[in-house]
Amino acid sequence: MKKVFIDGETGTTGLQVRERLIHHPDISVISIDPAKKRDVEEKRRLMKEADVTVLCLPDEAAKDSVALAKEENCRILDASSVHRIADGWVYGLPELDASQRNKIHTAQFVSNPGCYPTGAVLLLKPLIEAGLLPADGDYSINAVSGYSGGGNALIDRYEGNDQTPVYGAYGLSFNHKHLPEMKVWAGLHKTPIFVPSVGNFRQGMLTFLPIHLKGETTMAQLHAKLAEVYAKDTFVTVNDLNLIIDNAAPFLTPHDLENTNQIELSVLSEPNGQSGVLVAKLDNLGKGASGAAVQNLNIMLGFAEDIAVNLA
Ligand SMILES: NC(=O)C1=CN([C@@H]2O[C@H](COP(=O)(O)OP(=O)(O)OC[C@H]3O[C@@H](n4cnc5c(N)ncnc54)[C@H](OP(=O)(O)O)[C@@H]3O)[C@@H](O)[C@H]2O)C=CC1
Ligand SMILES: CC(=O)N[C@@H](CCC(=O)OP(=O)(O)O)C(=O)O
Repeated sequence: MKKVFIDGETGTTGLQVRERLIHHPDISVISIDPAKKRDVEEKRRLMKEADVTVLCLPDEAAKDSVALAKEENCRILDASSVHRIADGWVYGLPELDASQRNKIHTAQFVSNPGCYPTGAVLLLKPLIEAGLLPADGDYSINAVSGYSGGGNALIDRYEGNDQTPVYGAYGLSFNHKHLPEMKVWAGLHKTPIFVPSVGNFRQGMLTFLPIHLKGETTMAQLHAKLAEVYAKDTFVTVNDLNLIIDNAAPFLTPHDLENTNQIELSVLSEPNGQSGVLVAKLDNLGKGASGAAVQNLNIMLGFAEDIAVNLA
């Protein structure tokens, strides 16, 4: 039995990692006394006891815990956004390419991807690598997230008595913390324009990438490449070209994947075949956070990657 310590177990991401791991046959969670959750020496003791510590903390607190882990030579899976392009860290997106799972398995420090980059990178990277989309292109990414993406603070606003928008765009000073991660891991030369938004629903996410092709390339070719690349990935579904699978079709909603570790990719083509939109749908707390974290833990610890990744 392997042991996992979740630093930040009472937060949105931490709670969902814990709820998943309760059903894991080969991992037991070692918990910190809630009264000592900020006690450095208690954290140190648990980190030393654990095979892997998962950080589900705000960025500044994650930095402190990583400093502690370095002192004790412990393994870390960090769900914060601090280390996603940092030297010495492996990016915890197993589907990134054929070598990524092995890198995650052997790494001391793994960084769990951000929810928005998960969709954008899985859509863009293989198409750029195949030469079907230009690495130096001008990309725009629009996305909508459930309010749980903002952690306990935003959940409290939406579920409390505050006035909250049914829909609100943000990131409008173009410095969202996910931009560097999207640029690096998708292989873009230029920073994309990214307009995230939040809606009055708890979980779910859609990420849209408008595409204008040049030359001979068609949307059908983009679709065929994505279907080929992710054919063997358990958690990535590529819908048929122009197909919207949704309980609310013809609307495309952020829903249906809640509490799962699945991501659904769609290629929607205009009749001319040369323009359209790429779409990723996922649960921001599932494949966008806690599901992905459990998938990474499984890979780090040598278990089948699909154990306990969905909420029971
Ligand atoms: N929500 C999401 O969809 C996603 C979040 N993430 C990342 O996961 C991390 C956690 O986010 P999220 O779960 O949303 O945030 P929450 O605010 O919901 O949870 C953070 C938790 O950390 C606790 N905490 C704060 N400081 C410390 C500390 N020094 N030691 C121990 N515990 C501490 C908080 O306790 P208290 O409430 O008492 O302050 C709280 O329970 C963030 O870095 C975020 O970027 C990643 C992917 C998606
Ligand atoms: C709705 C909302 O506020 N979302 C968060 C992203 C949440 C997430 O998954 O990103 P991290 O892992 O980087 O925290 C935001 O835009 O900052």
